[in-house]
Amino acid sequence: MKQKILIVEDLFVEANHLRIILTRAGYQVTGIARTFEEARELVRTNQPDIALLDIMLAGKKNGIELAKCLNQQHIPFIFLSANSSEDILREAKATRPSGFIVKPFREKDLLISLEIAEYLHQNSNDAQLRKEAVFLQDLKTLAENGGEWTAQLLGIVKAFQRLIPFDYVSAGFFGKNFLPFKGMHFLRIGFDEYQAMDAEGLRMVTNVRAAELANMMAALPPISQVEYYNAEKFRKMSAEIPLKKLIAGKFDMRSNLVMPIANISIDGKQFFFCFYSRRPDAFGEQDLELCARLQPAIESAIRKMIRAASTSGPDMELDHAIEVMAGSRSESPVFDSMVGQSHLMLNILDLISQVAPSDTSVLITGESGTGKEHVADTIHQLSPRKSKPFVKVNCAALPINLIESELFGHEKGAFTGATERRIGRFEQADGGTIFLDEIGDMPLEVQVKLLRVLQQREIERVGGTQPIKINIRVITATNRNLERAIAEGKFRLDIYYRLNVFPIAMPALRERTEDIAPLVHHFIGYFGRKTGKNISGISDRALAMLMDYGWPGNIRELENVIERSVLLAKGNSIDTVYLPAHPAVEGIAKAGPPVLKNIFENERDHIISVLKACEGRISGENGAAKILAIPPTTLSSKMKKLGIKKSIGF
Ligand SMILES: Nc1ncnc2c1ncn2[C@@H]1O[C@H](COP(=O)(O)OP(=O)(O)OP(=O)(O)O)[C@@H](O)[C@H]1O
Repeated sequence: MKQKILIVEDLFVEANHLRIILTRAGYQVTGIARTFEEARELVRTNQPDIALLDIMLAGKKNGIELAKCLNQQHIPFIFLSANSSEDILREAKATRPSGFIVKPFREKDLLISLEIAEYLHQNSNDAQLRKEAVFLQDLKTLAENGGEWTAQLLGIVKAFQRLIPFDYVSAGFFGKNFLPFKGMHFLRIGFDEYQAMDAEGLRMVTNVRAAELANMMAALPPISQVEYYNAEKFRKMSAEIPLKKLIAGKFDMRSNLVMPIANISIDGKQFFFCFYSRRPDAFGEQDLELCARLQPAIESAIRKMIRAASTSGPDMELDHAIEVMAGSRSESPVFDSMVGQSHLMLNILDLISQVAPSDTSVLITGESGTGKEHVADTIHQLSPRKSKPFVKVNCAALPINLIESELFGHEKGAFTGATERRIGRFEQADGGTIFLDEIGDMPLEVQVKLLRVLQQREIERVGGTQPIKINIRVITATNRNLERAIAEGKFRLDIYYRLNVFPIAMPALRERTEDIAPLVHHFIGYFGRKTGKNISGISDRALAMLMDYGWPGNIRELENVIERSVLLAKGNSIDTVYLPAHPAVEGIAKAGPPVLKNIFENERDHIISVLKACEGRISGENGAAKILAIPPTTLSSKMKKLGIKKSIGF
């Protein structure tokens, strides 16, 4: 049965055009609203399944205001918009629409967007319900097990992490005389690791006087309802509340969600959770609803916790004001191979742990070498499919004439040369996960077949006559801008939406420089073991050079640099690092776009840097040819071809 659609559009001609398209496609148009108020009324009376929303409406309130109401009622919506300012678009995006169509649009795109919105809505609802069920179960277990106050608070905080994206949280009663139920602050320092601070700990870390901090605590305004503050709103709010200003400044926080727990207070001070994030737009309307839904369960769990802590003795003080409270990372040993604790990386780990248990398709985007394949592999390892195959296909590397047979297989005699039946990659991945790397390079003809796999989970071998059912999870990756490829007609919008159910955008290494040092140590350990060299560390000077570099090739480039440096290290520490002799050495502007080199420039830079490291020696034990793993004669001819003269002085 086709869905009921509400059109919210103030221009009659456009609204009517939409109505005609939708009715022709078999949808039921339940009404056309020109203003926020009319739309609210039609939502109430007609209960549409989905709404098409123009951002600009007649009257005072716009489509973004309406989107917030629709979110409260779990009605999915698609924005229709002509050119809007960046601020408006950012605001619209924060309401998490199920689609976004820019006017003028093609009829085909509108219909696909509607179909996908329905699919996404169903999928995200299911995923959210699963996460909430896990949270409620965790809460119940915590409350039943009882125990020491700080440990119980940490338990709740950790359970929250799956639902609310935060980097810092204050939890409990704040003010004087709340022992044993004192408020605590938890700074996230690892995937499942928190630095716990009581008031004294926070005072030490922030370096303020005790009296000053006490005044800040006392000046916290009373809070009666759940509220969130993103970006500018957060900046303004925290400028007026000294404690928030202190936390924002010290820990670089940019948004905040405050959740008071109703009916739990001591001396008029309410119990609350105050979540902070380093992302400026981390919180939204959906968090308000989530908090409202969870309130009763949290209230009941905290009552039990208070009761348990009151009977478990007065010794509620932390041994230390600051304590690192590690979670059981063993829950996810697979994450051990994911090095990096920056908030950007922790966010990626959260996304991985959220999506891994389901069969949801994932699209991983990011520059080359940022770890897309590593993430895909980790998702598979953490999924119930982990004992089944993980099949990787690089769509860019497959010859165009073989790609179909490679992916879908072929029957004997399907074409000249097909002497045997061949099982394709999709079938090989049956029961497991297929990882389609460089999906943006998949030819359009093959994309049509992929759509069938995504829609019906079935394939047909080349030359075959019977569809074959397969049970696979699809993870894709690209370092291309797929939106641009769609606009150029090179990538299908319907496939994009199906693959993009759960997007993961990998940050470039230059955006998370705090991860460079841990990665360096990780790779030193790895290559030290591999080469049998006993390298224990890296000099400050060499590390500073690595921190200063722009890393256009991201983690892969760093890995290569460390491999080379380990090989060439003279003692048991790395004192010299061999960075490309390209302008990159002088420093790609850290936040700027990477300098893209062609393959010959890359090869030339690489050879020059190895020659430099070998002080110009080509052959022999310490020569460049040995390190490059090619014969000295090949190296000499490559040098000639690439114009590398020994006279340039190594
Ligand atoms: N978080 C991490 N911790 C440790 N090693 C990592 C991490 N991320 C990536 N790597 C390593 O960096 C290298 C490059 O990663 P990967 O191949 O996953 O990147 P990619 O984005 O898929 O690259 P491309 O776009 O070129 O295919 C790999 O050797 C991988 O093991």
